Amino acid sequence: MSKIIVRGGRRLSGTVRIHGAKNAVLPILAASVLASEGESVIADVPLLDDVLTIREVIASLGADVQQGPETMIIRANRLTANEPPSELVRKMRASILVMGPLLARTGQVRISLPGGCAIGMRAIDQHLKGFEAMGAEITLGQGFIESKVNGRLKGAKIYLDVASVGATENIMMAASLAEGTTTIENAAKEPEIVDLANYLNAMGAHVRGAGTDVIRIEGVERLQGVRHTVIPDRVEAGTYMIATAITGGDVFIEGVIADHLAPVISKLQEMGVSIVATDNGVRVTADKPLKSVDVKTLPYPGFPTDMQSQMMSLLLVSDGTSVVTETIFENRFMHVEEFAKMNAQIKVDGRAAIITGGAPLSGAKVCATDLRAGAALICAALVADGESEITGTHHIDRGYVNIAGKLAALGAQIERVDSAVAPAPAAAVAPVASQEPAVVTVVEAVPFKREKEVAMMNVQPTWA
Ligand SMILES: CC(=O)N[C@H]1[C@@H](OP(=O)(O)OP(=O)(O)OC[C@H]2O[C@@H](n3ccc(=O)[nH]c3=O)[C@H](O)[C@@H]2O)O[C@H](CO)[C@@H](O)[C@@H]1O
Ligand SMILES: C=C(OP(=O)(O)O)C(=O)O
Repeated sequence: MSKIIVRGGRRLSGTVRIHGAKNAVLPILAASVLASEGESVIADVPLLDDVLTIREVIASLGADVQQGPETMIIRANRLTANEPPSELVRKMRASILVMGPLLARTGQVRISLPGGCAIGMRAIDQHLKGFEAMGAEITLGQGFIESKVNGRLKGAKIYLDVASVGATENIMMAASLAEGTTTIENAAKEPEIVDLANYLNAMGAHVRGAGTDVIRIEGVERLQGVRHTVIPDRVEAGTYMIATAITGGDVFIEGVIADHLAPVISKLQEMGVSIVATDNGVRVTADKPLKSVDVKTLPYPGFPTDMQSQMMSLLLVSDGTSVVTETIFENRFMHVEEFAKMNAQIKVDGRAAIITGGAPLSGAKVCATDLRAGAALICAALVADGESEITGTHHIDRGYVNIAGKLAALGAQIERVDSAVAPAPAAAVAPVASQEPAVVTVVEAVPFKREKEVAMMNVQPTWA
């Protein structure tokens, strides 16, 4: 079992470079299978576990995928399958994003229900509603979905009941190869949607309005591979902002687009953190006591749910009482119980958590119950008295490249201890031919542990 060990009390300083965004690269790699000509060269690819999983998913469909340092090259000219292996699909939520591209490209798809962090029910009804409106027939089986369409998908007007990021992306990708015009109303507006639209448009698609709540897609007959650089990861950047603020540090966060983090930056400034944006990043300095603030998660441009738990860690060390309201996912307070082991004073009432700041945190053995919970526990451990041990690192590896190494470079006392794993199978993906030594990443040979997460996904929302 791997764990991250942190000794609290060190102030962070220096510069940290932000990787490409997980939530942008996953739909972009899924969209790469839409290209029936040429090759896609995707740059600034963070080599995270989720990215390696989607790489295997698209390779399983017959695409040729080569991987270099922070680059993936995909040739999807000939797809040979439309049923990605369920053991890959069930590893993460984002694997459902190949459904739209496959349906549009091959007219048929069979896919398992996706997995991912147990932060809520995470329905996919809006994805399916969109495909149905475009003429696809959908059959739900025991744990899988089958869908087919006679000929091409047809453009349609689709109103999303919730501004779902994944549904917007899936429908946008499918509509790019559909016959006629598709309109998505109440579309999600996240920067990752805009990045996907830019990639699709470079491939030859006609997507207009991405970043607003109405997106229009005029379908085209074919798309071709192109070069695209992924936007920086706003959640990774936000996490380092919190880590800096919680330690009273002074760190330059390089590569982040400050506009993408406007709500997080506003809240940190309200708390008394100094944030100065420059052309290529933001400087975060925290040199005075922090004030408590209330935070409510909302779709973009509201405060991101993916920053809620990290923000909560900062509120633990602020003066006064704060209320954090989670409106996106009904089970995203699992970190509260873990924070409590560190002496945090938090009460949960439905979808609100009431935090009494200022109680000194003490080091403890805690478990990352999901990806961002893991990051939040690391942040809290950076200021806790004594040593903390954070297990559940497989969650953290889904979204952060070398978080322990990056924090250690900023002065934190942190190390990762990896237990020996069984020899991994040979890489299913060829290394890219380049001057640089190619990185051949092998598929992780760690047992697949999802029983607990699946069970938790079936719980009823507490605030439905
Ligand atoms: C890979 C990726 O990009 N993941 C992000 C994406 O997840 P994801 O795309 O899964 O999130 P959605 O925006 O779809 O989900 C938001 C809410 O809508 C609900 N819903 C969604 C789809 C649907 O068909 N029906 C439905 O009811 C979900 O249960 C959830 O309560 O956006 C989330 C919200 O910003 C982020 O936390 C995730 O990090
Ligand atoms: C919830 C997240 O990701 P996913 O949708 O991939 O589970 C996240 O990035 O915090």
